Amino acid sequence: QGLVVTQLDIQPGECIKVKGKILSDAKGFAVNVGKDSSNLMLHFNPRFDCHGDVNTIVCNSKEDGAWGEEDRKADFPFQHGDKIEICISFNELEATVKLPEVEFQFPNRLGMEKIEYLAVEGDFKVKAIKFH
Ligand SMILES: C=CCO[C@@H]1O[C@H](CO)[C@@H](O[C@@H]2O[C@H](CO)[C@H](O)[C@H](OCc3cn(Cc4cccc(/C=C/CN=C(N)N)c4)nn3)[C@H]2O)[C@H](O)[C@H]1NC(C)=O
Repeated sequence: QGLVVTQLDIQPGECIKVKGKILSDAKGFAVNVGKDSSNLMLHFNPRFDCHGDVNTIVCNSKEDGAWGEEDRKADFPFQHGDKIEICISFNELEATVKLPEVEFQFPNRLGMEKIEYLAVEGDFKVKAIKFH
């Protein structure tokens, strides 16, 4: 089990910065934000090599424990061993994941009005978390 933060109260326009290092033999990692582990606004899941996906970011939502429709992104701006900072923000329409060179959007399917939950899982070592 990776890092889990609950009782957050992140409002639209605010951002969660997760800084850390991708393991050198990473198969995949995930950053989840939402209400709790069963209700996710965004499951942001870069896959180096897992579930049959190679170098693919899979995004999804989860409502009452049920996964939604997957959204596979075209870009894969990650490499094994990278030190990265991911900045997650949202509004009533969509969640945004900002990286230095590129950003990804994912629809706010559940219409969440705040983020209370953050979890980082898999082959990623969290160094710091900042809330702006
Ligand atoms: C083609 C067959 C049917 O279609 C597949 O059906 C699978 C099951 O539904 C989906 O997969 C599921 O997709 C979900 C999103 O939609 C979640 O990602 C879920 O994972 C949840 C989960 C998270 N976590 C923690 C975690 C997260 C990241 C890395 C690790 C560990 C790293 C391992 N490191 C090693 N070993 N060194 C651990 N555990 N489970 C995944 O199982 C596939 O996408 C889907 N593929 C396609 C093309 O459609």
